[in-house]
Amino acid sequence: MQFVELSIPGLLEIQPKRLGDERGYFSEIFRLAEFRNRAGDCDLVQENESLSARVGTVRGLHFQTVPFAQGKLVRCTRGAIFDVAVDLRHDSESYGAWAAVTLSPETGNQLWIPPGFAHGFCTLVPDTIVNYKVTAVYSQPDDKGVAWNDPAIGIEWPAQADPETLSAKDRQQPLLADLPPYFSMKG
Ligand SMILES: Cc1cn([C@H]2C[C@H](O)[C@@H](COP(=O)(O)OP(=O)(O)O[C@H]3O[C@H](C)C(=O)[C@H](O)[C@H]3O)O2)c(=O)[nH]c1=O
Repeated sequence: MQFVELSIPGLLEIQPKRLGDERGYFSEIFRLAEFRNRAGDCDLVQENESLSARVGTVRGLHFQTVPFAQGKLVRCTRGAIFDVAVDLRHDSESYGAWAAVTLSPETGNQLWIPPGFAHGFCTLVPDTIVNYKVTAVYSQPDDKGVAWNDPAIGIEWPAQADPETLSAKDRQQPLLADLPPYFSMKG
C-alpha cells in the first residue's frame, strides 16, 4: 500500500496493491496499523455510502465542527469522482487552499482527509458510488459547509460540474470569509 502526500500536508492519496491472477485480483484496501502509522492515531467509527445518479453531481463542501470534526477515508466504488479537500485550519500556511485527486474503482486509489478540512466531490460519470469511513459519528448540529464555488478558494472543478445538482443546503453554504475559525493546526 503506497501513501503519497498531496500538495497540502496531511492529505494522503493511498494506492493499495493489487495481486492479479487469472481470476482477476486481490487487494488489501485497509490495514488499521499501517493507516495509523501514516495518518496518526484515529478510529474509523462510521462508514458512509452515497449514490449520485447524474454526471456532474456536486456534493459539498462539508465538514463537522469540534468535537465531531471528522477525518475521512474516501474511495469510489462505482464510476469516478473529482475528490477535493480545502484546508480550514485558520493558522495553516495553506488556509483556504485546495487539493484534489480523481478516485475510481479502476485505479482503486483512496484519499485521506484529516479533520480540519472541508470535503466535496463532483461525479465524472452517471451512477457513481462513493464510500467513506469517518473518525467521528454524524452530528447534524455540527454539520457545516462552505460554498463549493467560493472564488476565494477557487476550486477548478471539472467541466461536468452541474450546479443544478446541488442540494438545497449546498446552494446556500457560507463563503470562506464568513466562516468562524473552527479549526487550528493544534487540533
Ligand atoms: C453525512 C450524513 C448525512 N446523513 C443524512 C442527512 C440527510 O438526511 C441525508 C443526506 O445528507 P447530506 O445531504 O449532507 O449528504 P451529502 O451531500 O452526501 O453530504 C456528504 O457528502 C460530503 C461530500 C461529505 O464529505 C460529508 O461526509 C457529507 O456531508 O443523510 C446521515 O444520516 N448521516 C451522515 O453521516
